[in-house]
Amino acid sequence: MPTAKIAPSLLSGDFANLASECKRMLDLGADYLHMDVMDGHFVPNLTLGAPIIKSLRKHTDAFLDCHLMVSEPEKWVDDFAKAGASLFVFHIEATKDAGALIERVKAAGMLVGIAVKPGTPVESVFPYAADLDQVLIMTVEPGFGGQSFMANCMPKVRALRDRFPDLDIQVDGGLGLDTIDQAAAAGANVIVAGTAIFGAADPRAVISSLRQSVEAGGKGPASA
Ligand SMILES: O=C(CO)[C@H](O)[C@H](O)COP(=O)(O)O
Repeated sequence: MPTAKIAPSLLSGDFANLASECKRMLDLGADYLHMDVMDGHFVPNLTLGAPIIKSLRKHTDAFLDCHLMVSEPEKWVDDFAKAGASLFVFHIEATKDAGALIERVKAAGMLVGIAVKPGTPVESVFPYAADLDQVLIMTVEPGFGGQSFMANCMPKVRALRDRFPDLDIQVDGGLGLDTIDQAAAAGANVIVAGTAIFGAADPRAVISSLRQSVEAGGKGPASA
């Protein structure tokens, strides 16, 4: 089982103070900074693009986990690479040639991942998984923070973990102290959380509890 990585979603942070929000999350124990890139077309929301990643990169050496919820992700590979993105995660539903896109992202010098929406079968990523650094199983419909965790996505995580024991498997949407054990027990090890971390009175304790649950394989209650 790969190591636990906790990735606060900056979507729930203060966009007017993004650099200090990123620093705050790292100081509180975050491993990755999860950047939600939305184009108002693939999803019904508009957030940030490569220029903001580029600005942020001047303020941090952190691992920038960029989740592109965009149509035609091919268009943005070079911009995100130049901006300093660490990991470029595109949606399988948004591309006609995932194999070619994986190669382009790697050639541009970034790690690469594929995301799947709740309604997309996990088998769609099996042919590519050996070439990927991460698979993201969405546990809400992409587009907005603060939605409810979809437990019916957990069999997808389990199927992926059974087949690819060393893969980084990320879950995103509705993760928090009440839902982490289900995701961890299914085999997820990279946990994105926005509302649960940014909205907590003690975000350090939440990050720590999420990590403990992953390390325990979801056995035992998470508490903060
Ligand atoms: O990708 C996302 C939405 O598309 C967000 O990263 C995700 O929803 C995290 O927010 P929360 O933890 O509040 O559910």
